[in-house]
Amino acid sequence: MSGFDSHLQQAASLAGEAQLRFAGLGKTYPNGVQALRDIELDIQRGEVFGIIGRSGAGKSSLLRTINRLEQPSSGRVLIDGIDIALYDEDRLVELRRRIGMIFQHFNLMSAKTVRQNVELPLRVAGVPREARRRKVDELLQLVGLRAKHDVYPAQLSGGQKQRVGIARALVHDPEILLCDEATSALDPETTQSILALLREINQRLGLTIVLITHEMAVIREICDRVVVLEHGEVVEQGPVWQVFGAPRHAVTRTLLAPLQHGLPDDLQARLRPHRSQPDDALVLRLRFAGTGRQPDLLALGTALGGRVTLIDGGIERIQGHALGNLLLEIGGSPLDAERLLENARQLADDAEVLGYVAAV
Ligand SMILES: Nc1ncnc2c1ncn2[C@@H]1O[C@H](COP(=O)(O)OP(=O)(O)OP(=O)(O)O)[C@@H](O)[C@H]1O
Repeated sequence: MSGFDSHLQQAASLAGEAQLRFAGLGKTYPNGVQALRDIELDIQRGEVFGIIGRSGAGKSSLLRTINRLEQPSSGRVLIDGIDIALYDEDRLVELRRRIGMIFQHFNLMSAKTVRQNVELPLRVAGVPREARRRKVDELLQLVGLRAKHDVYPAQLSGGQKQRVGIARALVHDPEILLCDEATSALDPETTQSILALLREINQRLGLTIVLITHEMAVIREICDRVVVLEHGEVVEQGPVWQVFGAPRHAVTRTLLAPLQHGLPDDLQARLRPHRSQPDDALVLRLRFAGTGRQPDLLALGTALGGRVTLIDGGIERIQGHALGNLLLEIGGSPLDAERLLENARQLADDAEVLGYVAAV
C-alpha cells in the first residue's frame, strides 16, 4: 500500500471528516486586493498537502488562514469540523500550539543558542524546567542536532538552521505543520535531507503537513496531494501523480515546465518537419501519465516496427505511478507516421511525432 493510500485509509477511519476544511473562503485585504476567492478544499489528517501557484496567487494568504494569522473576509476555515473564527483568545492560543510553522528564513533568534531557541515557546507556555529540558533533548535528537545544542545559529549551516526551526515548531506536539517555502533557501542536497526529515515526521508522528513551495520537485518528492491556485482561486487539485502526469490547467503546465525534459539542442538542430529522404528516421515522443500503462520496450519495438533508439527522456515513479516522456528515434520502419502514432497510442498515454532526422 502506498503512503498516500494509507493516509487515505487513516482519514476514512475518522468518519470521513476532513481535518482541515476551507468552505467558501475569501480574503480581501484592506487595500482592495482580493487574494482568495471562494476556496473549497479539504485536507485529510496525516496528508502531506502542497499549495502551488504563481507569485501573488494567494498561497501565503491561504496558509496563514489556517492558524488565523489572516482572518477570512468570507467563508470559513474548519479544523476537525469547528469554525476557527469562533475561537476566543484562549482557544486561539491553544490552536496555535496545535499548529507548528516553519519558514524560508528560519526565523531563529541569533542571540540564543539552539537549545534556547527550541525551548522558548515552552518557556512562554510556562512549562517547568525539567520537562522543557526533556522535550528539547528529544526534539534535537529527532532532528539530528543533539550535539549542537549549545551553539548559536550563526555557527550553523542553512539545513541545520531549518532543523532547529522544525524542532521549535514541534515543541507543543502539533497536529499540523505549516511550511512556508521551507527549503527555498537551501541547496539541493540539503533540501533532500530536510524533505526526508519532514516525511519521517509525517510518518512517525502522523502529523499533517501543509506546504507552499515554488519548487515543483519538492511537491513531487513528498506531497500526497496538491492544489494549484491562480488569482486566488483553485484551478486544479488532486493526487500529485495525477496533476503532474496530466496537468489540465495552463497555469499548472507552466509551473511544471521546469520539470519537463526539453528537446536536446543537438537534436533540435537536426530536426526537420518533413521527411526529406526516404531513410530519414522519425522522432517520436511518448508520454506516460501514470494511468497504469508501463513503458514496455519490447512491445514498443514490435509495434513501431523498425530500429527503435531511445534518445532522451526518462520515467520516474510518483506514488507508485510511472510518469515521464520517452524520445524515440525510429529508423527503417515500414509503417507511415499515422500508423506509427496509432500503434504508439496503444502503448503510451500520448504520442506525438516531433519530426524527422537524417539517418546516421
Ligand atoms: N497584507 C497584505 N495587504 C495587502 N495585500 C496583500 C497582503 N498580503 C498579500 N497581499 C496581496 O494578496 C495577493 C496574494 O498574496 P499572497 O502573498 O497570498 O500570494 P502568494 O501566492 O503567496 O505569492 P508569493 O509566491 O509571491 O509569495 C497579492 O496580490 C499580494 O500583493
